[in-house]
Amino acid sequence: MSNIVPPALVRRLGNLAGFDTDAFEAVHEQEGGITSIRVNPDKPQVSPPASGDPVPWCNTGYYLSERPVFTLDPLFHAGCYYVQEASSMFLAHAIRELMLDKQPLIALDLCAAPGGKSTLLNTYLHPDSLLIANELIKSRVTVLADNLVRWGHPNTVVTNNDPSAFARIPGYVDLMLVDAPCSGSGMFRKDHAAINQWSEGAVQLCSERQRRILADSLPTLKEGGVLLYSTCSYSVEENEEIADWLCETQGMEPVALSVNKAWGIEQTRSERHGCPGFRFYPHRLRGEGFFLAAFRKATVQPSFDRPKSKTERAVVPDKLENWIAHPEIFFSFTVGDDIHILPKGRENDLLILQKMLYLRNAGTRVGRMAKNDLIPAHDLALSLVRHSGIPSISLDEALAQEYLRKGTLPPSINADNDTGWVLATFNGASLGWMKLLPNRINNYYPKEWRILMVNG
Ligand SMILES: C[S@@+](CC[C@H](N)C(=O)[O-])C[C@H]1O[C@@H](n2cnc3c(N)ncnc32)[C@H](O)[C@@H]1O
Repeated sequence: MSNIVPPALVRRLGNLAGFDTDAFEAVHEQEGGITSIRVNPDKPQVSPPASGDPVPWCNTGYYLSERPVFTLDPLFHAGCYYVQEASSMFLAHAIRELMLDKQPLIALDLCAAPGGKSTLLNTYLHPDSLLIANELIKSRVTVLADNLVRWGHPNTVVTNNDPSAFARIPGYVDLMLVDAPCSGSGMFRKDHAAINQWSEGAVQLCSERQRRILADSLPTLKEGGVLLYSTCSYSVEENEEIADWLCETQGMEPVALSVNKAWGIEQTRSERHGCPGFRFYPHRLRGEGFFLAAFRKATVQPSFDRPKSKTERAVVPDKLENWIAHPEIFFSFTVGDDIHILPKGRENDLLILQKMLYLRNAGTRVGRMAKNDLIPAHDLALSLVRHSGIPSISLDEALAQEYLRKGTLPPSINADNDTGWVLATFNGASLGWMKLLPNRINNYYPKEWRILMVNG
């Protein structure tokens, strides 16, 4: 019997198809975890993936042979990749299988922090989609917003609401991801604290909370819209039983996905409605425990009264044309003194979301005007909409780390004695702003982002 995995969990799983108690326990006894990253295809590419094995179900995912100190890698801070557990990258396969990448959607990631799946959605959804990344817990919204700023997509809104708030906008979203808080058994290999917190009672409580989250928020999914439900739990109560409950009480019908058998993913069927579910067991594949199932809303879903005519928002001011690559495809709005931009066509969506929800961030924060000049926001430095003609200074690794510590940069890197705003870059990726002065360089890396640790 394993000293690591709770016996009560193994007893419950022992009867499930594809489960192998000895192999499951053995894999939990092994030292050393799996490290995987998902690259941002819209930013300069990183060197490690070139040497890493690809994740079979996600074409931007790679296993690394060792775990580098990510904090010291400037490309990590530039949003060139996200460190993500490999099984959860299966979401990319689900998006493609269901052809959710073929047309612009309004997508809601309901339980989004720290942003692993939101950044994946940014990459895999149609580029004109609008992503609403929501997180209930206030202290976790900051990391979510920061990770999405690093990823750089302009068509994203970050909200901080209870799931029930989305019932105020019934029939609004085309796609909903509920990556639900769960008992966390799938993470036992990575998170030993989760083992001590696990109990059959906790599984029950999680299952009840999952139903509450879904019931409270599902009115916002339009008729025919897709729900992707996932957990990092092995428990049937949090997975297949939720699938049956969704069919019985929430008007959802199951949706099948085809997967390559060689990947080692166990396909299950829920007991009462035969809903297909995908179980990831660490003894069967290179990844942690994970579950995903897909559904479509099969019932009539009344919608709310949308604003009738397209609200005209301000065009992007001329002053910004040297800062934004295609100002003509955006509209601008202000939050306090800050100018933000969102793609044109999303004016009404912004209005709806501003009225109904608490917005933590919306679109790309470009900066604020001081007299006639823009003080550029850090968000713009990391954004994919930034103008390619903005001057930059390329830093070597040591200087890039110094920049990320918000340290002092030697005036000698300004060989041409230029003045004004420039990007600090590393291997072609933008890290943030510097302001060149005649004898000095001011480092504008946000102080709350600066790296403090030398080895961690
Ligand atoms: C599994 S994590 C999400 C991970 C995230 N999707 C990712 O891939 O990075 C679940 C999230 O649900 C949030 N949460 C906790 N209780 C919740 C509740 N009652 N309703 C909605 N979300 C909740 C947690 O704060 C946590 O951020």
